[in-house]
Parts: sequence; C-alpha cells; structure tokens
Amino acid sequence: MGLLSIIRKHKLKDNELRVLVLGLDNAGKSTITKKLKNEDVNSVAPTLGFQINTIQFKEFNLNLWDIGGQASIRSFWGNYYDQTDVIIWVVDALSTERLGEVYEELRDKVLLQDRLKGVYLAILINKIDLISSEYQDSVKEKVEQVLELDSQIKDQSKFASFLVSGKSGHNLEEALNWIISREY
Ligand SMILES: Nc1nc2c(ncn2[C@@H]2O[C@H](COP(=O)(O)OP(=O)(O)OP(=O)(O)O)[C@@H](O)[C@H]2O)c(=O)[nH]1
Ligand SMILES: [Mg+2]
Repeated sequence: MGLLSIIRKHKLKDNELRVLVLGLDNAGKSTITKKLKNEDVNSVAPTLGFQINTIQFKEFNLNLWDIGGQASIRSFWGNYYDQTDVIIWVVDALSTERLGEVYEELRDKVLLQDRLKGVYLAILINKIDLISSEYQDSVKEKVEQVLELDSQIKDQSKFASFLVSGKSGHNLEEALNWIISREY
C-alpha cells in the first residue's frame, strides 16, 4: 500500500474530511466559515492567503480551508488541491453580472483539474437573506443554468446546490448534511 493510501485510510477512520472553500472574492467564503464556527460574522475582511478551520459536525471532523478569492491570488488555489474530498463553491447570489466569471473559474480551476477528479462539489448560493423569498427559486435556477453543472458533471451524486446565508446561517446545516452523507 502506498503512503498516500495509508494516509487516506487513516483519515477516513477518523471521519476527517478535507474541504476547500472556493469562489470569487466577496462571495462570502469567510463569512460562511465563521458562521459554521459560531464566530462573529460581522468582522470579515478579504482573505489574502488562507485560513484552516476545523469544525465538528455530527461524527465528522471537517477541515475547512477558507482560501482568498481575489483574481490575483487564484493562481495559488492549486497549492491546496491534493487529497481534497469536497469543494464548497460559494457564489454571491446578488452579483449576477459576475456569473460568467464564476462559470469560467469553476470550470478551469475546479472541474477541469485532474487532481480534483471525483471530488464532491457543494455550490452555496449565498447572501440569500438579501433576496425576497419569491425570487429565490429563480436565482437558484439561473445560477444552475449558467454553471451548466448537469452537462459538465456526469455523475449527479457528485454535486448539489443550496440557497444559503452566511450571515443568518440559513441552509448551512443542510449543505453539511449533504456533504457528510456522500460516499468516501
Ligand atoms: N447580507 C449578507 N452579506 C454577506 C453574506 N455573506 C457575506 N456577506 C458580505 O459579503 C462581503 C464579503 O464577505 P467575505 O466572507 O469576506 O467574502 P470572501 O468570499 O471570504 O472574500 P475573499 O476573502 O476576498 O475571497 C462582506 O461584506 C460580508 O459581510 C450573507 O450571507 N449575507
Ligand atoms: Mg475570505
């Protein structure tokens, strides 16, 4: 057995998952991460490097890597890819004008990356607290349509999208439940 598979076996025994939190700048990655840690979400600043946070959720330890999303530092994302189990991809529900950029970055930096083959993808459509409930479903549809996940990812069990709010915590638990109920 190779070293990597030994490490992997050991991790699974501990129910430990490596989760990268990615997405464009200002999407809300750090806010969501803070909310999951029960920290104050009103004091966030743009992430210039990365922050590792371990949270316990049910019987799992999730190592959340909150990585800066500014364009100038996206080229460093690849440094974190090895041994990743899950990607949480955060989309700002209000910035519909940036959905083209979201599509390109998700495709090029995640979906086409050999080192991320087979990784589970949770799309968190964030800041839903700022969108009135009657429009929320159409926002979800719009994001799903632009990202073309159905055609880009053949295995339907590999991805799911959620309307969330990092500020209020809305639907974050549902997203984590989906993550821990995958097969690792
Ligand atoms: N209303 C609302 N604002 C949010 C929410 N999530 C994040 N924000 C705001 O969006 C801005 C960016 O949030 P961050 O969490 O710093 O975004 P980020 O994705 O970590 O950004 P980078 O670190 O630059 O990649 C901040 O002003 C947050 O307060 C949300 O769910 N609702
Ligand atoms: Mg951040």
